[in-house]
Amino acid sequence: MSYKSDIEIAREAQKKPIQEIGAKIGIDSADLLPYGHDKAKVSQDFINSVQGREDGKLILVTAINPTPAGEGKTTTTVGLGDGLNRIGKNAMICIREASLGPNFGMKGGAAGGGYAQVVPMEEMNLHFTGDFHAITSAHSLLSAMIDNHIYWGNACEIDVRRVAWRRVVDMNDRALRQITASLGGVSNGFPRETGFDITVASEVMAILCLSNDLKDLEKRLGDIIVAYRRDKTPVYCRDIKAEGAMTVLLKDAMQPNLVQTLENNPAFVHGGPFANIAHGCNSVIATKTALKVADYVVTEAGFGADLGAEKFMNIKCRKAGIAPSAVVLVATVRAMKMNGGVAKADLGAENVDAVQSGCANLGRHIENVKSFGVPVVVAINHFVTDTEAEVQAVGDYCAEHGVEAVLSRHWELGSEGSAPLAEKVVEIVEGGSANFAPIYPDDMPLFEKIETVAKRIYRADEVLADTKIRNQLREWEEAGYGNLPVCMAKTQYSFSTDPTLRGAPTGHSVPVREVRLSAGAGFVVVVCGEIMTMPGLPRKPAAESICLNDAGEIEGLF
Ligand SMILES: Nc1ncnc2c1ncn2[C@@H]1O[C@H](COP(=O)(O)OP(=O)(O)O)[C@@H](O)[C@H]1O
Ligand SMILES: O=COP(=O)(O)O
Ligand SMILES: [Mg+2]
Repeated sequence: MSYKSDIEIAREAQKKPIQEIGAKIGIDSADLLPYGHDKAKVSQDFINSVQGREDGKLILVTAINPTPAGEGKTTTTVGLGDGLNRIGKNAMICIREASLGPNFGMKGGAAGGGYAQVVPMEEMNLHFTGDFHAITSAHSLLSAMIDNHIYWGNACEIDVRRVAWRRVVDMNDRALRQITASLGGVSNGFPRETGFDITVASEVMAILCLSNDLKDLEKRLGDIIVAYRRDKTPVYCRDIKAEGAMTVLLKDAMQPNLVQTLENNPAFVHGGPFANIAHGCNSVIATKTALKVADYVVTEAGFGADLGAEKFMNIKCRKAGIAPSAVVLVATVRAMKMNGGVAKADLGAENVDAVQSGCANLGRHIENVKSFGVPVVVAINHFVTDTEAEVQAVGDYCAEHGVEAVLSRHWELGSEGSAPLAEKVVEIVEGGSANFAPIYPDDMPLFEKIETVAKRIYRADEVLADTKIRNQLREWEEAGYGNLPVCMAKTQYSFSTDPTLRGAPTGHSVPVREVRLSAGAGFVVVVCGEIMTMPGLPRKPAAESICLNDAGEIEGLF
């Protein structure tokens, strides 16, 4: 049987005017800033007007350690949102915006898939409402102003060897990871080493995703540490006088984007940090607003629960004062096989034994999610290539480990396929057993926080960090940043820092390569193993297959 591509299905969508979608969640058209007929930004006036309301229930969608293609968190988030509406609940979803990097690289888009998508998929996976371009511009303005400040006399006495602020671009470009800027002589300034990260790893992205409003955003931008002096005292963004102009560039980007699912249910799509190199969650302002206008809000956090869910709990929920009532842990037969040692090329062949051994990865994620005090249900995201025996193996594993598993066929059938999952989620949420707590307190020393995540979530034996890194953490504690959470950056393919170590590895160590203080966002980034904050393109980039056909339609986006 042949199946339509995501883009074909998205093109056939019977979209409703965005004003009708807004009306479903009580947003008057006067509070929507339209970007065409099918996208709009939500006004701050509306957001302020709903602050006094009771919150709905929050459901997080996470996953096991994925294959390179991803296991369907976003697809399941959309499917579950549609399923909840199908069974009569007032539900909406909050997901992240897509980065051009994976779109033109390997992973593809971030609008879901099959009959569980948000639309307009093509625009969302390309320029959408311009938020990523605004974030890139604001970041770049600060980069330019730092070197310009140095060029014109360096009144802040920046130690040119200690400029912490890098540059960003929303593309996978390994050639920019480490560069020398300001070459070419006197008129070009003072040469120094720097480099580019991908926009989703920018602290500006994190700040936008963690800010409550424009005032909060501007304050956080001003708090960014851009460099250090020779005496190692910090130079802030506000010392360079950049935060006002950066806020102007981000004025519209700060407002959440409203779109719709294929079944015309509302979706906020806002912010887009990756979960392997950043905190991996959509914006707080979108999630908190959704909780004011819907009884059930389904949101996602990137990659596996060792990354996105951990940071959703320890960073986003802690900072935003929100708490999930349930977690949906997405498992797929193909990812269970990969975690059971099957090579990517062989994932199509039935292999029940590999599924069974790969379920050790699922089991560990289940235990980890429960350690936050939140009930979990496993959603088996059904692929049409799955065999009954393989699906049964996942279900049996869950039953043996005391967790419910629901087969969900939303990719193939839309909300008809996810209704059973929706029913189960409502039962769990209304059961009221959630008692959320982060796994470490604010006042725990920074290195102990890193060890807590590494040992409790990754099941590592130890964290390896040289004296320079330990001293840097202590200096930040002495400077008043000891209460910040940690934002772990590591491979998404393994609990460990070795991407080839699948399943449920033990006896491994977590080597910390670098630590970065995001004083504006309010967390410490801990770069582990070989992870790069500027990904590279694969041997055959998706871009090679993306083009316009004779009818002027985009082909190759997926
Ligand atoms: N059940 C499914 N059957 C077939 N393809 C799927 C299914 N679920 C997701 N996909 C596809 O897999 C890719 C990753 O899905 P996505 O929801 O983006 O995963 P994640 O958010 O976990 O990275 C997308 O191309 C999507 O269309
Ligand atoms: O940050 C990664 O997000 P996905 O897992 O949705 O690709
Ligand atoms: Mg996703």
